[in-house]
Amino acid sequence: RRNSYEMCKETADWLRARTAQCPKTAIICGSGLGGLAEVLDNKTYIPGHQNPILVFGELNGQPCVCMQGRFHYYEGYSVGMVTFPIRVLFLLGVEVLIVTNAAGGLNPSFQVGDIMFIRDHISMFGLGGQNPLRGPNDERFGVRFPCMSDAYEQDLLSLAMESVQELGFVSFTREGVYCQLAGPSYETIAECRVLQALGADAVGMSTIPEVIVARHCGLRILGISLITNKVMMSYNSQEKANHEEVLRISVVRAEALQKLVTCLLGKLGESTNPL
Ligand SMILES: O=P(O)(O)O[C@H]1O[C@H](CO)[C@@H](O)[C@H]1O
Ligand code: HPA
Repeated sequence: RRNSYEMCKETADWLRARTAQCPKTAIICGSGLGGLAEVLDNKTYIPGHQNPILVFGELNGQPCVCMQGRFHYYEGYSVGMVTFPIRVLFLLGVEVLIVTNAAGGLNPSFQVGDIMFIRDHISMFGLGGQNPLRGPNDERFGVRFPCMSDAYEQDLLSLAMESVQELGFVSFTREGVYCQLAGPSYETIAECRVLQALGADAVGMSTIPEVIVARHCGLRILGISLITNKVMMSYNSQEKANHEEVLRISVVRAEALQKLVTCLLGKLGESTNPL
């Protein structure tokens, strides 16, 4: 199994031999958000033999590691491979995971360019029986039946909201429920209507398997979706979902997101360092 303890440990040891940095925070950069890694100080780039690239460094004085890109299920990777980096990060000593993505807005009050903190998720995979923790449980990672109702940590969300206020980002910040479909095709209009009726505020093609595996091994999680488009809800709409537009909007908001994460890391440092 790709995300077995032995394979994850081997990769974590391999990484330890290449950097002396010991990050406590990891950031997964969603589509168009890889630039987040560029603002780190004292960077060490570690290209994988496949995508993604790991960038170790410091942000606001705090050691952290950014994953530029991620493995997607729609690319043909197994859920084991999609979640393998999370377990490696855990074995490296990471405690906080900031997971970002580009997502389509289902909530009619959302605007393109909004930042949505993920309050909860709906896993269409999970509901359909495809959970990344399926199979033998390895207690060295976590318990057989992990709780998910508290997957997105309230304390982290509060620190993030403080940062939003200080930065003056309130007008384009939201909270909501993220829903993941397999992709790579975007949703039909009827599918979007179903997802909205189910209580989802945003839809994408990533993140949830990573969050489940991260929660299983006890990481503290903050989820951030960037609303890059509004999904189609009407047959009269002329708009069409396209990835170029998703990337364009991500890049427009990348700087705000960098500032947000930088501010948050400072606060995390203050909250965990003894005075
Ligand atoms: O979730 P991330 O990887 O940020 O990207 C989102 O944007 C892509 C589709 O435009 C898909 O990969 C979807 O999941
Ligand atoms: N649907 C699914 N994934 C996405 C979207 C969307 O509208 N936008 C960005 N990622």
